[in-house]
Amino acid sequence: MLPDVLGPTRCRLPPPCPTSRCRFFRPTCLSVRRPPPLSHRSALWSPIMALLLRACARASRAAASRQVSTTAATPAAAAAAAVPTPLPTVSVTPGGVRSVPAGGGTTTILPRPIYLDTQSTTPVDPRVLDAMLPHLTSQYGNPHSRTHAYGWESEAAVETARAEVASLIGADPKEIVFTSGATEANNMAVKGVAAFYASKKRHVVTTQTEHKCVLDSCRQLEARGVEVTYLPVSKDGLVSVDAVADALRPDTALLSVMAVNNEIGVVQPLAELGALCRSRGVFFHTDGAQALGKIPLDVNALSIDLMSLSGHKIYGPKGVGALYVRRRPRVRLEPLIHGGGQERGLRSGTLPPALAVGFGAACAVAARDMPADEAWIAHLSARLLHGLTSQIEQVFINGSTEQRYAGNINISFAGIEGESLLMALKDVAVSSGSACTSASLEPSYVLRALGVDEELAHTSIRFGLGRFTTEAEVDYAVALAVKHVQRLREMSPLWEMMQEGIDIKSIQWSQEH
Ligand SMILES: Cc1ncc(COP(=O)(O)O)c(C=O)c1O
Ligand code: FES
Repeated sequence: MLPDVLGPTRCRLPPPCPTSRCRFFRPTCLSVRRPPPLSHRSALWSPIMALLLRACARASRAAASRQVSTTAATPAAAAAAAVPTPLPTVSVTPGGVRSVPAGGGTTTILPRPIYLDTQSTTPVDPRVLDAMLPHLTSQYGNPHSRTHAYGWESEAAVETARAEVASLIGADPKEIVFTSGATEANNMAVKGVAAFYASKKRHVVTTQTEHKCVLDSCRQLEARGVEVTYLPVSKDGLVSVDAVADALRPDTALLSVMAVNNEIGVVQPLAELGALCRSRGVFFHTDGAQALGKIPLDVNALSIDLMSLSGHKIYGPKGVGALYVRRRPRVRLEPLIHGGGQERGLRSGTLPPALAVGFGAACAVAARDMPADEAWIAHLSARLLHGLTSQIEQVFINGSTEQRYAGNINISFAGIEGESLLMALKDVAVSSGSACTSASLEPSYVLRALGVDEELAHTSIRFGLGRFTTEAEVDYAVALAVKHVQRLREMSPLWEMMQEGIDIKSIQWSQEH
């Protein structure tokens, strides 16, 4: 049984309460005395939205039928029929989505594990949702319509959002191209730059631990005759600046190195790489999806020429992102999508104002909250690490312990079986170091590039902490991991052999036929 760890959670938003849609009831917040209405409290959670919408539809059908019957009934019957049917109270806890019937009692409808997977995506911040709502309701103009006020107001909102995104990375708003996310931005940067400069430069450098969308874009370039160097990383997951310097050639068009790694959280030496590229006349692209709003980023201080960004990794909506493209010295690229010539011809298609506004608001919130977020996440990260390492022996942190973002903790547990561990931790939503391909669990290519043992890669778990993660959630995850790692080790012959000092790698396993 999962505890109701949300409980009297400390609110993580700065005073005064900026929204009526917050589920984090804090003592100082007006929402405590005036709990937000049902629909508001649930607005962030799509499964509950579905439940609510169904409940609303039922309620309005019932109301409609009551209205019909009141016209034909006696005044007393009409008065009785006018009493609204009490709705259940729906609330979200990390333990599950609960519906409390109006008559009392508690029913868990959908069990939901505790969410510690913030690298995969983040919940939309209530302040972001507030900013988006008008653009999903009354302000529905096409931002590219030049002939009426509906278009102008949408365009103004999109331009404000563009400025908010630009401001978070020290860029000019004209250097921001909205995309559908970081995948599109990465494709656009890698393929677009290589295509534009193809007549003079036919070489690209990247690392083996990039996101799949960069690696697959590079594979596409190879199919078109561009040469790509995939640099290895060291045991701590960092690329060597000297190795990059050796790999750059006079015909290198682009270096693409991720800012914060999505699997292990290591931060690459961006300033050194940027300075190196600038001195060698090579464009420097970084995938900043996991870095934006988490670590300070200034495109000028870091000499970044192109940077991919994503909305849903920073408490904004899914389906929106951006590519930063430097104007001075100018970076040219071939567009991926052709059409109406929006986004200065680099990305045709009608912009989604609600998504762009949400992304902009998420950047504005991040700019204000970054110091508070950083302190909170560092505190949770230390609590999680201490909880695990003080109670379980033989746990290994994957990636550099110094050059890292604290909210991404990738840990391997020795002497147990990866699949059993994942099954045991099913009450906590985490990501594992194994990707499910076909019937077998393949260890992650990122951990393999670090030289992590196959067994350890299989038992690696990524704990993702964020703005809304609570201490109680961390404590619950630690307690669960401690309990199950100990239980699995007690049953593991591998662990027994390790305790006896046998080198597991030296064993010749025989196969029965
Ligand atoms: C480092 C990195 N790059 C790119 C992406 C893709 O981002 P999006 O979902 O916005 O396309 C992700 C998300 O998983 C990521 O972590
Ligand atoms: S409780 Fe109101 S903003 Fe968090």
